[in-house]
Amino acid sequence: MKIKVCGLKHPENIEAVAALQPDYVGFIFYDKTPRYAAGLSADALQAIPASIQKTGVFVNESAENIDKLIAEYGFNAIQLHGDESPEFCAAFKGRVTVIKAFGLNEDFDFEQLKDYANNVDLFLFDTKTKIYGGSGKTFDWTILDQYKLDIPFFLSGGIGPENIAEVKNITHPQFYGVDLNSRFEIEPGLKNIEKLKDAFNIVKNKIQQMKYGVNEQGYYGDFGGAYIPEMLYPNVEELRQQYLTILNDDGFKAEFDDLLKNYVGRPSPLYHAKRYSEKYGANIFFKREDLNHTGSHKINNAIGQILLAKRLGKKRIIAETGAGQHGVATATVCALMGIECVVYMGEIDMARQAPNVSRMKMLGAKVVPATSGSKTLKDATNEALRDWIGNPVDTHYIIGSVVGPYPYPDMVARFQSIISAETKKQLVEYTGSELPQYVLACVGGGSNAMGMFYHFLDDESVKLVAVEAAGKGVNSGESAATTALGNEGVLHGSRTILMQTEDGQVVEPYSISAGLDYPGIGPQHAHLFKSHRGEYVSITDDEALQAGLLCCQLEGIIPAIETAHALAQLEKMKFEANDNVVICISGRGDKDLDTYIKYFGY
Ligand SMILES: O=C(O)c1ccccc1NCC(=O)[C@H](O)[C@H](O)COP(=O)(O)O
Repeated sequence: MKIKVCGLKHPENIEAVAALQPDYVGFIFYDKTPRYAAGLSADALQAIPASIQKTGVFVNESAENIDKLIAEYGFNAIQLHGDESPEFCAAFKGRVTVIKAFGLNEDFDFEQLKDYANNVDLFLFDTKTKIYGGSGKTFDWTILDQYKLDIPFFLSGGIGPENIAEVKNITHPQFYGVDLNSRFEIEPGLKNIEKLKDAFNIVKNKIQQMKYGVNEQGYYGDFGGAYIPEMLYPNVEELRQQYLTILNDDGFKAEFDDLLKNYVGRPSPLYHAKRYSEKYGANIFFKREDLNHTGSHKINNAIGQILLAKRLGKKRIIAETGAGQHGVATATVCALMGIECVVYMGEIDMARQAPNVSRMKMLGAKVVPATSGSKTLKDATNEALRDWIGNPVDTHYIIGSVVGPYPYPDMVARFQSIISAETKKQLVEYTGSELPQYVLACVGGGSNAMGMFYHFLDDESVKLVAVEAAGKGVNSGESAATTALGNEGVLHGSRTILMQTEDGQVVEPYSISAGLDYPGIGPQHAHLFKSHRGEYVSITDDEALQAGLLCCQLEGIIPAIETAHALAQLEKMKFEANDNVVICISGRGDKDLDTYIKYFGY
């Protein structure tokens, strides 16, 4: 779908709009509009790349003047927005792209367009009003069904941030593009670049480029992509095509924000841990995801994906879970929405996390044990993928981490990015700056870490520390320290770093913490590791459990054992007195009480 931005007149604004790479930009030469571009220096159009069609917009202007302005500004297209005849249009055809505009209402006679068919390149269908254009009003787009000619058309009139996503539902074969004008303005003729940027992302399904973010092909540097069996292609492709449009939809955003606030209890506090700060000689802050409804960060993603699944018309949800937190979060939101839920969980994890299994069952989910391999998270993931292949039409697979084929890693990271978005604002209140010196989080697949890192990725002064599980020791043969032990390969649909044998067989991971017991990391983490943007370290079971106990005793918080890995890393770091350090307290430790109790012999 092409994009035309119309009604520009300020040089700096023209440059900023051109940087968004629309397909057409329009300059209006009509003295009755506040967008009149008279006096605009032709130099202001010099910087516009040749790929963008520079369009002069005229209302019943003389042919001589139009020719003069074409020569002066180097227009490659003209838009005739008045009552110009087919013959008038014909005089320009072949020299420039001729766009003939018409104002439409329910009485519009499409027959009249036949006379123009050979004399124009494009039509532009605007809203019929008393003025000639820039009304900010929409017309009933179903009228377009009456248009049967084969000249492509721009849709125009009142397209704004709140209805831009709807244009993607227009299936008319000649629908060529959208024309954006007054609904994207700060004042007439001055465009709001941020609003336009969002609209471009929706229309082009574009990824907002972040240095460490995903590219259009679904890769983070060397990692990512979608390595999936052919049978999964339709499911993943549907998601790829739809996810950004849905995520950017105002209605979706409002529903997501409302549930995060009123159901999950967000924003989660950023707590200044004073006794930790004293102990470690820096300002230590805990981002309290453990206080979310269901006790971890996982609910952020579960809500996002279920809302998305509903918009995709899915009736059944499947998920995999390791520690049970993602399973509980998914079962919870399915109960809330009245949707069928099946959770796959490794048999060993089911035993380690029995209370969470009971919770899921109480919430109405079916918990299916994965009995192959190590009977842990990776095996549960395999089972879930198998289910999805068998049920492509009605089922949405909610992956709980930033793993899996594109677009999952990006989609999950976006849902979890609320963690760092809030942290930035909260830090300002404590420290006057939104940037800390360090951000720490544990990494299994890496979703709490990616949410915690997300809005700091481009602020390179912020050191990102990702803590993996070393299990019984990195070289003990019982570990999940992926970056220390792994290398590049494909796991669960994406190219990443994973623990594997020389023959490419996945090495069974081990960690006392079910949520970190995963043989790979998400592709974005692999990229952060390889590019040295993040420091990836590992912590043993013993170190984590001791750190968990310390957190209970110093701050009165029983952390999940996953989280305790991140806390344990503090012991190994040296801080300056004024350093601000944020740790993601990804989950609460109730589910791990048995493990803690057995280890410490209470
Ligand atoms: O925008 C104007 O002020 C204008 C005035 C006279 C003729 C054309 C004009 N605009 C050209 C366009 O193509 C507009 O983008 C179109 O009318 C839609 O505008 P809006 O309803 O503001 O989205």
